[in-house]
Amino acid sequence: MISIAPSILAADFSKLGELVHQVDLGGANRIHVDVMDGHFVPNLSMGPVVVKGLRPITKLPLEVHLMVDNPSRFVDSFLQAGADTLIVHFEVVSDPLPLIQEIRGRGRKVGLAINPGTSVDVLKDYITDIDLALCMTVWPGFGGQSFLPESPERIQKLRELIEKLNPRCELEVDGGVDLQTAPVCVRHGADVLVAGTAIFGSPKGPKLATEQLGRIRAEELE
Ligand SMILES: O=C(CO)[C@H](O)[C@H](O)COP(=O)(O)O
Ligand SMILES: [Fe+2]
Repeated sequence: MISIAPSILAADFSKLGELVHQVDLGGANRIHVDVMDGHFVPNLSMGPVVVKGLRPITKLPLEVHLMVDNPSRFVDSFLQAGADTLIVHFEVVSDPLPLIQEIRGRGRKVGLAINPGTSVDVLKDYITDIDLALCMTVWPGFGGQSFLPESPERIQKLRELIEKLNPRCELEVDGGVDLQTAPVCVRHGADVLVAGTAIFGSPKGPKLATEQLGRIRAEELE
């Protein structure tokens, strides 16, 4: 089963509630919230107040992609705000296990993300302890970038690792996912597709754009 995770980074924030409602109507499975600190990535985005604001207006799970240098500082505030999943970058944690245990101990899901320059193999020791592995398909920091050509091979390698060690772990892809690249991701083993620009920047509107990504996933599974 493939999941669609619209990234609100590309949304018009003056209409955020209505746009989240639209993607829900279009069949979105979760909402992806990109958190950037201006250190780990050269951009600033949103914090726990956005999660807190969204929590009462949607039943969709809220997953927080933490692109920050020191994720442990923010675990409590995002969980209190109502996040269902926290995704932490492997590059910033010397030992991910305490953080994984803390998040899981509080009844939420945890993901580990890797940048395009990080070997997929680094996740080997942690796959059994996480709910989600996020393969970045662009360099993190900005929406609207092009899908990196080395991504399919990396996705496939990660899928092999997951099948071997923990088939219940989800394989998410993030960055440059659209109607052209989504089928490639699914064919190589992705089961969660994050899409920002392709959904919120679509001239067809976010509901139809989400539906279209959903149809692609169905075709890929036939
Ligand atoms: O983590 C991210 C950027 O660092 C975003 O989730 C990602 O870029 C989604 O945006 P788009 O679909 O526009 O590429
Ligand atoms: Fe993201």
